[in-house]
Amino acid sequence: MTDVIVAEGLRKEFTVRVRAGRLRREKRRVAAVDGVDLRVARGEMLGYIGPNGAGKSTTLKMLTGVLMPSAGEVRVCGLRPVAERTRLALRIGVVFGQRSQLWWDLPLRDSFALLRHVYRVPADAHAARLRRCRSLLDLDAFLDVPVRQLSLGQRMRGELTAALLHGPEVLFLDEPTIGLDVVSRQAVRGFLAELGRAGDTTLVLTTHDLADIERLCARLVVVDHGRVVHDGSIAELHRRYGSRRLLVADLETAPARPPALPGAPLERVEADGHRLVYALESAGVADVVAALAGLGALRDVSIVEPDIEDVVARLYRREDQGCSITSTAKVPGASAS
Ligand SMILES: Nc1ncnc2c1ncn2[C@@H]1O[C@H](COP(=O)(O)OP(=O)(O)OP(=O)(O)O)[C@@H](O)[C@H]1O
Repeated sequence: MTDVIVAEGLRKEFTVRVRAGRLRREKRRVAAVDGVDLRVARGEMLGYIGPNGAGKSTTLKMLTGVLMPSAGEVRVCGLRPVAERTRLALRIGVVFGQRSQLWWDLPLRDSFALLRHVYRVPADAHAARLRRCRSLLDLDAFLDVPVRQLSLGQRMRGELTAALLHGPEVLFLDEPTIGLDVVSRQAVRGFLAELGRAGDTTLVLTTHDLADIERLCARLVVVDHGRVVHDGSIAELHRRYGSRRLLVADLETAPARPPALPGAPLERVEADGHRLVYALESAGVADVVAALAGLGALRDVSIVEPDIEDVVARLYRREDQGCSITSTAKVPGASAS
């Protein structure tokens, strides 16, 4: 498979003013992105996550040619994003929540027609893509409404359509579901999942909503302080950070003392001792259930899969506490200039 995105040692520094004494402020260079290596294969769906200020948007801006890297190499579709920005624009689609590519005073339908001319898309290809978006994103009810009158969810569905009408190879999405109501969020997620299944569009998505990632992305890159701290599947993330499945057993009679089970440490006891929660480390479900059945009647047994929110929160905390070999020092009192 060819890589449509290749970044090596990607770095972006900004000048910020930091307090140096009671009244004095001095300029200092800080790295918002600090040596990111990234390869994304054609058709991949990549989730790019990290805490606030981790460098996600800055990275996306360098990949899309909005910002010039301070150092490192980057190619998207084989092109240098800043130097070949116009050519790149024909091959990528970009949805940045805070910026719009729609004409504010025009109905959505007219923006789509204008974009066909901007990108010089053949009429039949444009019509086919628009038809697909209209049906998958349920656009028809508001196609004739001026963009400024659309709700956030409606506008986001319009933005997605606008980003796809020229048939981009790579779609960059910065927080595509932020602030959307349940219906719009589902429409956007369903649409992106469909796009992923079709397999011809590479998708890079930043989000704080981990349900987006679970639903859409086979691969997850976690960044913090401008560096990649995890690159792999969600299952690998759980393995690496010690997430455990839990076995929850409800018993007719509370045992005097919950049994210690090899390979399944007791996590907690609930419901006045009637509910025992064990972490499944090396023990199998059958062994634990067999051991608990020996205690008396088992009313119910359930398995709780590890929660990605928990593991990511733990990962961010570790980075904050400087546990990771990759975390960098923050500049105290820094403010952007
Ligand atoms: N133009 C700028 N000038 C100075 N500093 C900047 C500039 N743009 C971003 N930064 C800083 O770079 C760091 C990374 O910012 P970035 O917006 O990439 O983070 P992010 O991961 O997208 O955060 P969020 O999740 O809050 O959107 C932050 O500390 C931010 O303050």
